[in-house]
Amino acid sequence: MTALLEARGLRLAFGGVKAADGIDLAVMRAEFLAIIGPNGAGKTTFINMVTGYLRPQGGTITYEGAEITGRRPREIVRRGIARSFQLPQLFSEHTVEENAALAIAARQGIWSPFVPLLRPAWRDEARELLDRFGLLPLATRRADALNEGTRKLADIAMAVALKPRLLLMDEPTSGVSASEKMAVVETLARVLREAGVTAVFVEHDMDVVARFADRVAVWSQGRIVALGPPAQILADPVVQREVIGIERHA
Ligand SMILES: Nc1ncnc2c1ncn2[C@@H]1O[C@H](COP(=O)(O)OP(=O)(O)OP(=O)(O)O)[C@@H](O)[C@H]1O
Repeated sequence: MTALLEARGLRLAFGGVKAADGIDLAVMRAEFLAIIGPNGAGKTTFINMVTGYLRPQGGTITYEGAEITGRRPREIVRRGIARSFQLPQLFSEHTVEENAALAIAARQGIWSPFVPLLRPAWRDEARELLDRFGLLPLATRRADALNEGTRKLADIAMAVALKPRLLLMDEPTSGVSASEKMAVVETLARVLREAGVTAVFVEHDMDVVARFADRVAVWSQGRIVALGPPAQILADPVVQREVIGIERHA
């Protein structure tokens, strides 16, 4: 495996708070890498820096061999990096199919929600995409009528519509009920593996991490304090005490 994304020495402080304090991380092609750590550790800040929403004050980000540090979000999307947010970004008054079509239009450089929504080519691609996520039966449902699990999947389908080679997901299971969670992640993992998408995801549920991550990076106070396979990292007493213990009570 070769590195798809490489962060070197990333630094970013907000006033006195070091949200990134020398982040070094290589994400390998085709891996699923989980980011865990207590609230405020800097996990979202890392995603924001990679996707161009925040500019690091120091360090470099290299993707597919090219430096992308400080590039704007749209350029980063064009290069093949997409993201999903902690809260789904769907247009609530549009149907699932229309949301997917909007994402496909966005990939083609059309970013307005006011464009004619269902050009046949977009609709066909939208329906094919939704089918991969098992969402076709809900295609004509309004996004605000979905339950949290399907809303999350629809939101991630929109990111996948951008045809990324790297997808960063901020808490893909947050808000999803315990009974739905594993099915949601299984669908997600299947679609991403079939499409050959490398995934980095922030996750607070250690069962999800244990089952789906190839490697786990542990964040604490703007630093990566441990990195390795889930079996090793989740069994580490320091991680258990300082990360998992905190998360259980968060
Ligand atoms: N735009 C901002 N302005 C000021 N401070 C910020 C900003 N973004 C993040 N921070 C601070 O930087 C630190 C890291 O925040 P970040 O959201 O990256 O943590 P996190 O690990 O994702 O936390 P959580 O698990 O709660 O989402 C926190 O102390 C946060 O308050």
